[in-house]
Amino acid sequence: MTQQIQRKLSESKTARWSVLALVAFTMLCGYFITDMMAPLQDLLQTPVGGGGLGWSGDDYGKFTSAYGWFNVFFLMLIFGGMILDKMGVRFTGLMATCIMIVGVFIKWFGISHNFDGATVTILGTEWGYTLLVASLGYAIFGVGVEIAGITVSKIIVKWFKGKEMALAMGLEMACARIGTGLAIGVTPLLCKAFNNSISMPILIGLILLCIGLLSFIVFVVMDKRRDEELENTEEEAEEPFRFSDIFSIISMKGFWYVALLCVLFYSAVFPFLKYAPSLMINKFGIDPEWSGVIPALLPFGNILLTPFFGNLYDRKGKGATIMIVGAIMLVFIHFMFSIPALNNWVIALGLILLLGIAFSLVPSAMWPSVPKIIPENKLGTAYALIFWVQNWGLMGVPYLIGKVLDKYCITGYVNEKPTYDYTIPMMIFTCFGILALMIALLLKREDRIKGYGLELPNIKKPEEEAKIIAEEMIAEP
Ligand SMILES: NCCCC[C@H](N)C(=O)NCC(=O)O
Repeated sequence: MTQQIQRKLSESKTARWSVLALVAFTMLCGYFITDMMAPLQDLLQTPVGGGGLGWSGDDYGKFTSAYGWFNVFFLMLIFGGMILDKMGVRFTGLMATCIMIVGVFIKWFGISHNFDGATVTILGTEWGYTLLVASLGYAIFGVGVEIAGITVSKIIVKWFKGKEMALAMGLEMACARIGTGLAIGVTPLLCKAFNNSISMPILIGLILLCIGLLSFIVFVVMDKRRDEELENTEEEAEEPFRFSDIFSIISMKGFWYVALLCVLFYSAVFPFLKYAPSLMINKFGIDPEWSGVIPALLPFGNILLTPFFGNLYDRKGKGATIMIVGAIMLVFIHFMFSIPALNNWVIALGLILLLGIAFSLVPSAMWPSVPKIIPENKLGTAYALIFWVQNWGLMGVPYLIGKVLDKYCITGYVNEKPTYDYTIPMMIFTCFGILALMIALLLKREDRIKGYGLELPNIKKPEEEAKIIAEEMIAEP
């Protein structure tokens, strides 16, 4: 049996790290497109005559919240998780990447046409066709990128379980953050290079995503080979997914603590990033063209730190404590951002760097903790349910901030564009941080009660591994 295990492709270091690089690149492309409109908020709000689209803050909020529409209301993420557990990572990953491509194409089509300024009223709200079509495209894309996210988490568990799992998840997130960093930092420059075109960067994103699809196809070939090798070994045999699994997952307190921590923590980071360039312009007086540079340092900081903390968790444990420290930092950072007198760009720089640390701590410990709470055959569904809860925040919070900005925060107009005071939005983000901290403390308590092992290292010592193999051999006649 030991010989059989050694022959497995998953035992080859080169193979598993190559797999990680392939799927992480696909996610990089996805994250690039997810966040690329953030630094263009100012241009999107510029009147049509001035080269923009004439959107309001509310319009920008609506567009940004479209990301979660189908995931939340049509339960697409939950179906995605079920498809993942039934059909496997290869089919689901390919499906998700194709959905992303279709979504970006529709978004590009919407942004690059003005539909003669026509509008339509939906549920009492007026939508310009450009806004509506672009938002629909973004909503479809949101389904694809979220399903791709849970698929990649399951791929990492499949290839790295009992090995460098948290490090691998950290590295995958680091690649995703490169996508976010490029989106925030480079998109305004691309836009400028193409004569202030908003649609050109989207088209470039679309081409990048097609390369991401090719990368995923190479993974599919490797994964198929690995499964063929394993065909006659009993090691991977697992119970199939059953519909009742959903109920067993949602009846676990530990699951809810992770899901709530996820929605609260991420609601204070990703939606914040969508408004961060505008915060830099309005509070710290930074030139719009460079408004993405300081926020872009956040994801770039994550690139080194997320794998670092992931590796720490793998070797030393302390997962629940790491999440608590990250949540405390988040509260401090957003509270400092909300103080009007602190408006020097150096403070913005320092706080964003600190946020980079907080936003490395929590994800690097939270995602690898899920397999300690949920059995592997239910993991796809569990990640999907967590992402579903999280999507309420990713959808609702940008919408809320857009509304709050237009209703309570306008301080004047420059060139027909509103200027904003960001105190209230930053207080809202601080409240999410406080709630996240409370949930992180409850999760640590639950871990002590249930013994999930969140404070224990992920990497099993060779003696432990040998014990598991010996137990398997005894169990086998
Ligand atoms: N701006 C990208 C949003 C991705 C959300 C996704 N559900 C997620 O949480 N992924 C893990 C991560 O830390 O990026």
